[in-house]
Amino acid sequence: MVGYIRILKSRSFSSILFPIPSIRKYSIMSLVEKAKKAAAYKAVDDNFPPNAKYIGIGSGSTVVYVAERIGQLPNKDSFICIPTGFQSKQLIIDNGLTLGTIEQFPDLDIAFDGADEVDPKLSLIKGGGACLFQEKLVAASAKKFIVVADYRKESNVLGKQWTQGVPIEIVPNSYVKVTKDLKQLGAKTITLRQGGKAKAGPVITDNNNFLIDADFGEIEDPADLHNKIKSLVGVVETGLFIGMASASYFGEEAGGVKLWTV
Ligand SMILES: O=C(CO)[C@H](O)[C@H](O)COP(=O)(O)O
Repeated sequence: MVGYIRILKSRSFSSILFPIPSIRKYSIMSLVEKAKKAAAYKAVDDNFPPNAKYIGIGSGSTVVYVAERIGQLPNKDSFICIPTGFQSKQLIIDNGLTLGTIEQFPDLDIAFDGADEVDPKLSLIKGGGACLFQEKLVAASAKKFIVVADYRKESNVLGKQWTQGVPIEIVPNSYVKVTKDLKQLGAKTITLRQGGKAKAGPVITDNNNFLIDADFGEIEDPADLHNKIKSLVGVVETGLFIGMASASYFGEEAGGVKLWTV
């Protein structure tokens, strides 16, 4: 949306139009950003276990505020944070937190992560940032898994809001076969995710794999779809997270934070 500022020149009363392309965009963005921050701060304040030793830190733009809040804790030297990928590792370091690996610490007290879409049973679509495998490994290793998101992620049925498709991490040389198999499973569109301007060719995950986005429309039975995709040769993991989250915090457009639990 392009806006214009009209400058009136007093002498001639003629006017000049200057484009202000981003005013509207900035105001929308700051609402979303505020929502992300509110959700993340409340999720940490409500759930961070006082004597926690091992914390999973997810990936994406909302988790930035989770790491920021955890980095403000006075006892931040008394626990270890386990990342879900490269960006997550940097967040841990940048916030002065102690970094560990999932191989060293496979039993986590709690994990926080974002999501691309959340339904009322707290089934999730994740992987918009291409980190789904390590995200699922960390979430599955945690006693409690908490989601942080903004209002755009709330959904009554998965596939309704996140229309670019279910992210699926695959072994690179299997992409032709997996593409054919996903068609058989009923995918409407199947896209090998590309690096865009930043890279000619496909996105390479933190695990050196490819990513497919497969659009199945509205997903009535996410667990069934996950099981079917997961059983295909070449599939490492799907971005469908079923029965893993215990709470989801949504920063709302009007301010405030909404909580869904199961
Ligand atoms: O799954 C993810 C990355 O693979 C992210 O958690 C998900 O994409 C949400 O990101 P954001 O908080 O930026 O909306």
